[in-house]
Formats: sequence, C-alpha cells, structure tokens
Amino acid sequence: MDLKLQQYINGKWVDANSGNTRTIINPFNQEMIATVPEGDESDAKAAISAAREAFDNGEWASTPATERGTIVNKIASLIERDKEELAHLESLDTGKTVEESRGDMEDIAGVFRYYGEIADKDGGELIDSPVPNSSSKVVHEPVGVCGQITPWNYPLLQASWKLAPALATGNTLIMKPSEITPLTTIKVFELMEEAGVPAGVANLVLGAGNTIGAELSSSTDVDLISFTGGIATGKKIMQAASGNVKKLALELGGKNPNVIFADADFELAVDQALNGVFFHAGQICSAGTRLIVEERIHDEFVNALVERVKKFKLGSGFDEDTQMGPLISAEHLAKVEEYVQAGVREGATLAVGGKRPEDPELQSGFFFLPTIFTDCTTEMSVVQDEGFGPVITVEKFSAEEEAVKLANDSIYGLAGGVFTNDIAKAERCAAKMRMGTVWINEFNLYFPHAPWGGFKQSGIGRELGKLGIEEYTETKHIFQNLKPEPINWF
Ligand SMILES: NC(=O)c1ccc[n+]([C@@H]2O[C@H](COP(=O)([O-])OP(=O)(O)OC[C@H]3O[C@@H](n4cnc5c(N)ncnc54)[C@H](O)[C@@H]3O)[C@@H](O)[C@H]2O)c1
Ligand SMILES: C[N+](C)(C)CC=O
Repeated sequence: MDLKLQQYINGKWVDANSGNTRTIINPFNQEMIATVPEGDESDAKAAISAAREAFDNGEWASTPATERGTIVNKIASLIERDKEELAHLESLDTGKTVEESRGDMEDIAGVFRYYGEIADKDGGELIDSPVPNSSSKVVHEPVGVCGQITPWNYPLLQASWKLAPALATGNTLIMKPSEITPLTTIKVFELMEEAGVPAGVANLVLGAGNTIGAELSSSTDVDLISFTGGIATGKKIMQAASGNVKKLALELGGKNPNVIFADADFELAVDQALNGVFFHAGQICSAGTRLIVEERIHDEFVNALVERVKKFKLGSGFDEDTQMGPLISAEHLAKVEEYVQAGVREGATLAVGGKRPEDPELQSGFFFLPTIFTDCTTEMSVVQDEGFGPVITVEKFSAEEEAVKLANDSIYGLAGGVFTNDIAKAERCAAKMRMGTVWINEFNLYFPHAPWGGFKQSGIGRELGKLGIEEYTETKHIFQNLKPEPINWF
C-alpha cells in the first residue's frame, strides 16, 4: 500500500510514542489491510501543542484568506486526481461498494472546493453606529485550536466537513479519525501537505476515542471540539469539554422517519425508501429507518419492499453487481443482531431478513440480511433507537396530523422525508417536522451549499453551507471613538 501509515504531527510523519500499533481489517473477509500507529494521550498532547503554537504565532490566521482558499482548492484538485485510489481505500476499510466510495470522493472534493471558493468572501460588516463620531464594524476571526473527531461510516466525508471550513477560516486543528477506518484520512493528510498546508496547522493523531478523543475534549489548549458520532460519546465529550467551556459542534445519530402518503408516486416511494435505508447497509446517520405508511397502501407498499429486498445482491464492494456490503465489524454485527432480537421480543413482525445470510461466500464478512419489521408501534425499541444497520420498521397512519405526530415522536431530530404528490400537504408536514433536514419526494440528499445538523438530541450546530464556516469563527465587534473626550464621571 503506497500510503505513509503514520501520524502527522507538526509537519512530520511519526509513529506512536509508545510504539504500539493497530491492525486494520477488511470487513468483507477479515483480512488485514494495514498496520497503523496506535497513539495515546501523549501523542494527542504533542499534536495539541503543535496546533497551539501554530495558531498562537499567528501566521496561518493572518495568511490572506485568498491564499488559504487557494490551498483548500488545491486539496480539492488533488482529491480529484487521486479519486480512484481514495475510493479503493475507503471501500477496503468500510466494505461499502466502490461505486459509493467514488460518489463520496466527488462529494468530498466538492466540499473542499466550496470552502476554498468562499474563504475570502467574508469581508466583515459595517454597522451604522448610533454613537456620533464613531465607527462600528463586525469581523469574523478563527476560533483557534480545533479538535476534530470522526466516525467510521463515512470516514473521509465526515472529515472533509470539518477540515475544509477549519482551514479556510484560519484555524489550526488536530484530527482524530475512527480507529477502525483511518486510511483515507491519512491519505488526505498527505494531500494537504502536498497542497502546502504549513507545518503544525493540521495534525493527525491515530488511536482510540477514550484516550486521544478524551484528551482532545478535555485539554484546556483546545478551543473547539467538532464531533460526529453516537449520542453516548457526544454526551461524554460535552462533559469533558466543559472544563474550559470549549465551543462544541456535535453531529449525532438519528432514527429518521420517512412518511409515505397514499397519493405518492408508488414506484418512486418504494425505490427511495429502499435507497434511504439500505445504502451502505443502513450505516447512515440519516437513514430513513422509520417508515410511516398510510394505511390504504400499507400492505401493497410493504409487499413491494419485501419483493425488492429479496433480490438484493450482497457481496464484496469491489464486485460490480454488489448492491450492499457488510457491516463494519463483528462488534457492530452483534449489536445489530441484538437490536433485531429485541424487536422480535417486543412483538414486531419480521417480514423479511432478521438474520445473517447463509450464502457460504459471505461467511467471512460481517453481513446481515436486509430486514423489514411490520406491526411496529412507537414504544418499541426498534422504532425509537438507532440500530445503524439494514433494518426498517414500518408503522401505519390514517391522517396527516397522525403521521407528523409519529414522525416527531423521537429523541432524535436529524432528518426525515415526505412522499406525496400534494405539494401543499408536503409543505405543511415539512413545516411541522422537528428535524434539521426534511426531504420532499427525495431521501438522503446532501450537498456542500446547504447546512446539515440535528434538532433535539441529534446534535448542536451545523456543518456545510455558510453555517459550517460560522462554527469555526468567533464574531468580534470593533468600535472606534473618532472624537474621544473624557467622561468626567469620577
Ligand atoms: N449527524 C451526522 O451527520 C452523523 C454522521 C455520521 C455518523 N453519525 C453517527 O455516528 C454514529 C456511528 O459512528 P461511531 O460508532 O464511530 O460513533 P462513536 O461515537 O462510537 O465514535 C465516533 C468517534 O468518537 C471517538 N470516541 C469514542 N469515545 C470517545 C470519547 N470518550 N471521547 C472522545 N472521542 C471518543 C471514536 O474513537 C470515533 O473516532 C452513529 O450514531 C451515527 O448516527 C452521525
Ligand atoms: C451525513 N451523511 C449522510 C453523509 C452521513 C451520515 O452518516
């Protein structure tokens, strides 16, 4: 593998201080793909200190935004140049199909391009000061040293949403990718070095969350933590970050409703409902795993889903006809199995799937059959909890208000969908659905220009779009008295 397989701290490629390593495996066949350093708190501290020094010396923050934008744009071009290699690495590491990974790499290049282009578009704002003989302006400055922690399901995509705006706005950073999927993030650090990101500005530490992630979250030298991952980890990070009242951006989980009205285009809704869940084997924060179907079409809709699901081709992400790859790990597979068993115990009906496949060719991988539960009710754990696997629950409704109530009956509020040909009805539902993204006659679409994030326990803050830049800036008001005079109070 033509990859450095090291950490990147203060402009140098280094092993872990302890000399420890971790083996990275392919979830399709459990073969070893690579051995990478397993850093710990001491590596995190070295990276924090490099990022602190690089921020405090002021060089990167005071580099003209146009120049920073040029570097971020160059990273986009290098990702486009190395797209095939990156897609191959992502599929090896995650098991997703190489076609999906290619799409991810295009999205990732697009994110760097978007932030590269808008890096120099914020010239601040002049305020019409109410005080005579004064000037008043608002400027945006980088937050400082940013800790960035990412999950395994979209390793490089989630990293790009953090790296690109942080660099464009003049911050310095320490990235910690998921310990089980670090390869494409390592590769992008090679590309960032090639693009001219100065030493110390972007640092990469590899290893576990409870060591490196915890150090980043609690360090008083880190000014902001941007985290994407599960709710339980997000809560720990919030607590650890309180020590120095860090700024926090949290992108957490979802149990996302997809409301299908009887007047929807039937074939479109079936197709999008399947894509919305089974893409990447359901390991998507915004997967539409909670189907809410109008009673009149419920049976026909479920039958159509089941017939399509039975024909899915599971296999290696590198086989052209594979539609769904494995889950990420043995541990995650065991969690999904337990989640499904809980659904059965609680009285949901298994319409299809519910177990590992029997195909001998899939026995070395972490495969789980696409699964549909019917007869679901809101209090069931499979309806309320994020399973993060290829599992749909189906509930019925008969009135619009009931559909919206079901959709909102969740601790989550990441995303949701509505399928109907009645545009007024779609707009009414979208207005009442309490989530960060609502798709109408669409599911799981995102692009760099529009913000992404969750209501309720799905998170705090927004990534992407102009709000994605705001996460990485502090706002400063500068007031100048142009005719100063003593106040003569004391
Ligand atoms: N909202 C979004 O945009 C979005 C996107 C992708 C994934 N997710 C969510 O991510 C979850 C799946 O990812 P996961 O299993 O990797 O999540 P996770 O919370 O287990 O791990 C995420 C990251 O946090 C690190 N971590 C673990 N413990 C930590 C600690 N104590 N302190 C600091 N860091 C720690 C991990 O090492 C990893 O890098 C799902 O819940 C999914 O919905 C959300
Ligand atoms: C945010 N997204 C949809 C790219 C990945 C969620 O897991």
